[in-house]
Amino acid sequence: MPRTREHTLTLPVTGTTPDAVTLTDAERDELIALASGVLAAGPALIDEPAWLDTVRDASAMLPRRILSELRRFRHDAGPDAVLLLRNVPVVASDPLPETPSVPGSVERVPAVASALVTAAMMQLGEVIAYRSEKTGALVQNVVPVPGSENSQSNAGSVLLELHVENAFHDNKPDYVGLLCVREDATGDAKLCTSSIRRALPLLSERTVAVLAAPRFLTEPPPSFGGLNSVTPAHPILVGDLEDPNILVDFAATHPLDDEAAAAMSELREALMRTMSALALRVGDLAVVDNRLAVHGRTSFTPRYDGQDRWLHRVYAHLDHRRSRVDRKGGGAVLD
Ligand SMILES: O=C(O)CCC(=O)C(=O)O
Ligand SMILES: [Fe+2]
Repeated sequence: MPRTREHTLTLPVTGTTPDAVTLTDAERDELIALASGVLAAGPALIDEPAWLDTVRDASAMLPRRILSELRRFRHDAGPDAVLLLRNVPVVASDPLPETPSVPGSVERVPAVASALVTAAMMQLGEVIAYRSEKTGALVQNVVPVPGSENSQSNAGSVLLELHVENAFHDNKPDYVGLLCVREDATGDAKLCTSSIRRALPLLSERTVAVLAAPRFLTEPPPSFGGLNSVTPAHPILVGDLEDPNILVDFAATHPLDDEAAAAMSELREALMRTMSALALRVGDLAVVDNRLAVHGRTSFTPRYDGQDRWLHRVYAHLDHRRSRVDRKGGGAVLD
């Protein structure tokens, strides 16, 4: 199915920021000690099964305040459906390496930042990845890639449309964690998030009814390397219409009729009016509830000089049994 939408508009920026929890210096020290323990005790590579076992044990020892914030967020993601932890250490004392710029970039060798983002996500659920996306690596790099500027994926630098992560997949992640290890020096690149909880009151009753009907199809994103499996027709608003989940990717979801198209436009408008836009700083860990919120990114201009914006991305889901059918061999990687 052709991607017809023009991604030339910039998203309007409202400037609001979801509630943030800023780590204290003492909590940072605790986290560095915890990460150092993982690096000392764990295997040499992140994608060895023993690494998740090591991080799981360590994650139970996160600072108490962080544990309770994560637990509270898991219980109810709140009106913004985003948890922002700030001041997370991303290195101990070593300098940060240059920002990678190769396609499909992932973290293979454990480091402070990859250990901590994984530990935090493990307190929300089970950490997972997708075999067709970035070779199934558990910790993925979100970096701009030369030649992919116009791609509607994490490798691009044009406006990245609001989306539910891997919306096409039966077992999409319940949470997406994005830890900033190097910020965009220009400040132009902003993580945008909008929750259906904020947007719903702006929608007409008729639009809600249309969005709740199976009048939409969703394609896999380009990061899945061209995998060609469009969803069956599905609704965009799922569950109790007083407080529904949202399932849409404005670059990959296609309405099946004109009324459905109009409802999707109204929804995008409402999501943009209630959107938060955040220029992630080093040590910001944004966790998005992928059932209630969509996310995207404003456009920016990479330099490809080793100093570009760099995030680590880790997915988690709540129910490992539910996805067992997609996890051949029982590992963390879904087909
Ligand atoms: O670059 C960003 O801020 C978000 C990119 C994104 O959507 C993702 O990595 O899933
Ligand atoms: Fe995304």
